Amino acid sequence: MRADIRVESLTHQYDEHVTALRGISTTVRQGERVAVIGPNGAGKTTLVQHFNGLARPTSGRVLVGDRDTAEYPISTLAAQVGFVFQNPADQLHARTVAAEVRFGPRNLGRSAAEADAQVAAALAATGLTELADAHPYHLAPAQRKLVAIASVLAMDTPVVVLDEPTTGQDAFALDVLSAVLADLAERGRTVIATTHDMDFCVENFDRVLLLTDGELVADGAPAEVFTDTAPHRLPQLFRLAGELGWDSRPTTVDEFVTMLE
Ligand SMILES: Nc1ncnc2c1ncn2[C@@H]1O[C@H](COP(=O)(O)OP(=O)(O)OP(=O)(O)O)[C@@H](O)[C@H]1O
Repeated sequence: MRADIRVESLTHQYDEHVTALRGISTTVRQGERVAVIGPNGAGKTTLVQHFNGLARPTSGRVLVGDRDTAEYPISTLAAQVGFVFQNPADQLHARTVAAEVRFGPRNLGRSAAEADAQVAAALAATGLTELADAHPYHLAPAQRKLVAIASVLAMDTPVVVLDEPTTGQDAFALDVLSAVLADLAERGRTVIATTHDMDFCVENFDRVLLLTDGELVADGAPAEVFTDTAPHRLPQLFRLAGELGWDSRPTTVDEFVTMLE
């Protein structure tokens, strides 16, 4: 099923003093890879929490496919939109890695055999197969984050949202994460991630939404959003290309090397 996400004039007010989103409108089409960036408190987490009902509009609408999220519980929306929390402690609850990863597919009504296959695939994709019997809380923080990612992958949702997936990750886990995102894209899944890591952003995403103070101030390809006059830090590859006087902007190291030759 296609699960385009349509955001229409979305406003979110936490209380009378805090308006986190101010009239956001945008559409994310099935299969897109979208990064949401912006300064602390810009509203990134609040925006993506609307995609599976973790946050509800104060005004405006969010539709996933033909469903208005305001009319469905999180349990229904979760079958369409998997959500990896910024802090694994908000998500993990089981006593073993395998049980944790199995919870999602079983909860969605998959058979035991289907769930077993999805757990095996998710553990393999995140490099956790050997740790299937470990307790999630005995793992290193980077591995715990991978467990949180695996438990969403196992649900095999058309859309996967990751809130700050690079925070606290080591180089190995970042490579695993990039491979997971590439595989999701190859299988036509939508991938949306909030991030402060501009290098991760250009290397893994085709489209960037820039939020500032609850407003969507830029929406385009990385080369359009990361201009030399942009207020945020530029990705290293873009800075290097700029210093070399190049007009185009490589988004991966491979592209950079090819352009050097
Ligand atoms: N549960 C809450 N109650 C009240 N205000 C909140 C709550 N959650 C977030 N806010 C406020 O809403 C605004 C947007 O927060 P949000 O976490 O969405 O921003 P963000 O861009 O994800 O920030 P960060 O990069 O720091 O994670 C901020 O002013 C924040 O303090």
